[in-house]
Amino acid sequence: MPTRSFAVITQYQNRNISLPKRHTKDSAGYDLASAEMVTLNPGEIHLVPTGLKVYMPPGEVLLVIIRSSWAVKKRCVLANQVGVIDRDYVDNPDNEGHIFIPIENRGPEPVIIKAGERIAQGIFVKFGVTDNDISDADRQGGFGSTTQ
Ligand SMILES: O=c1ccn([C@H]2C[C@H](O)[C@@H](COP(=O)(O)OP(=O)(O)OP(=O)(O)O)O2)c(=O)[nH]1
Ligand SMILES: [Mg+2]
Repeated sequence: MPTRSFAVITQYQNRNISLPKRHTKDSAGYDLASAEMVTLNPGEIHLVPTGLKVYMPPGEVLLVIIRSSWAVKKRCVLANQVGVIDRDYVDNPDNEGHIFIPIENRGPEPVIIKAGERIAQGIFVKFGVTDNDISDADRQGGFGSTTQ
């Protein structure tokens, strides 16, 4: 398994998906683009597909945050404020670990997201666990998959 890397999911091979990049040498965020064209009407939330999955070492999480330009110029926010991409999401049997960006149009005008347009950024962050933590279940999917 790769240590820390993005990959294109099977369903989006041959769709010209670029792997996320940091755009300057000290940028924290790997810019995440939409894999498809999406029209977002005012007030609408859309789960934007990226066509990507991500591998991480144990103890890391990828946090997904809106690009400021999209917040300020397009009045778009993430419906969950910050997306949490768990390490065990990758290659899950439900959707292979496809990363979605739940974007919401908070402005008065429709917003068009073009395929390949960078709307959010992913930041790798280390996290801690409590003493005697015994969580050992495997993840089956995302967006409520662990809800009983
Ligand atoms: O913006 C997001 C947020 C989450 N996810 C995927 C990756 C993450 O590992 C999984 C679960 O996310 P989270 O734990 O935030 O949601 P949940 O409602 O607790 O679902 P689950 O029960 O599947 O953990 O969904 C995304 O693709 N984009
Ligand atoms: Mg969860």
